[in-house]
Amino acid sequence: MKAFLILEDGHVFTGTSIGADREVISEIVFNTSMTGYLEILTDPSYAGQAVVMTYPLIGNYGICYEDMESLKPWPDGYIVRELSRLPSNFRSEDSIQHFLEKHNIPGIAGIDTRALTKILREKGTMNGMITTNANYNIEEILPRLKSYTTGKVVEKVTCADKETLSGEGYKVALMDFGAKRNIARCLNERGCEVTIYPARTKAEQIIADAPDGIMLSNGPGDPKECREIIDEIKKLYQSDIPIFAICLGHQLMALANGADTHKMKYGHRGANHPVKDLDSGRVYISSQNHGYVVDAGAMDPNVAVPAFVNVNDGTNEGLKYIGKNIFTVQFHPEASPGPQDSNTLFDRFISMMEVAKNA
Ligand SMILES: NC(=O)CC[C@H](N)C(=O)O
Repeated sequence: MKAFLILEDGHVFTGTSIGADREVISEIVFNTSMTGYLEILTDPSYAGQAVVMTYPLIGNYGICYEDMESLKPWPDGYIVRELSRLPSNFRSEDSIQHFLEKHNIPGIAGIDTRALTKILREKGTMNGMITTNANYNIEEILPRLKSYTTGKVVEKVTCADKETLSGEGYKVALMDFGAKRNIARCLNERGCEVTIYPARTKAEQIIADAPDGIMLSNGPGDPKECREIIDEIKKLYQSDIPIFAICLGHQLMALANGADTHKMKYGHRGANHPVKDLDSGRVYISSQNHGYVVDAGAMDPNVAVPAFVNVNDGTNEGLKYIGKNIFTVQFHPEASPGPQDSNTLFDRFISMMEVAKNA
């Protein structure tokens, strides 16, 4: 069956329908990772977006449930050059076509994803529609595309109830704004007892549970939509409990401390983004997925200073807070998918908890 991808600027791509046969409007973003399509599909930070994979063949090693980064896939739509017809992998339990159908996610294949990505890169991220209706009325659709916003998506992806993964080491409170599983896994592997809290949990409750450290997770949407969460983070900041934050968590901690964030032209989504650690001068190749960024220049240097910078475009990739046991990063040290260069940041967090405990 034919499918159409209609962009906000009037471009139309014609391809084949994949996944569910359903019309969807979403924000179209591209990811340049060459592997890890399942981790990307199940990363809750993609809620409210449709993902274009720039790698031309997707699905060839099938679906291995163990590799999922959350309970289900989150993108509104999926856009690929070619979907593998015959996955081949001894671990594979499903095909991507069936997986998308099962989770009611529509998509389009057989389009020139390179041309599409060039448009998004030059004009910036845009909204679009995926439809199988050949009689679409572009005049009627374009205003609908222009008015689409992802809205308050954190509440859709956060867990319903608190959950604890046992461990003999430090007690970590993980705020779930749409956390990738590997964050909890990285802490648990280092012996931590990880308690995952729903995003709406009050700071008083977290502090009363007396964790040794607090982890603020990644998550979808515009950080400025998370006003109530930012208010709670202000109280966590005051608590003196060591805090490590990733991606959305990093943006929210910055907003809680008077910084500003803005939407990037086309974001960073891929598995080979170089980030420089300003203390050591070392460059890590990092996994990334974000459309917003902290304006570090506008941050009061008495409150926080840049700790990491993106080597490609100079944007902020991390902050360390002055006089506080707090550091935050825009990239993904938990990887999944992507290189594990910066995995050692979890060890840094463990050391921070150790120092704070023995102080
Ligand atoms: N992965 C994330 O946490 C993304 C943060 C935020 N939603 C952004 O797009 O910038």
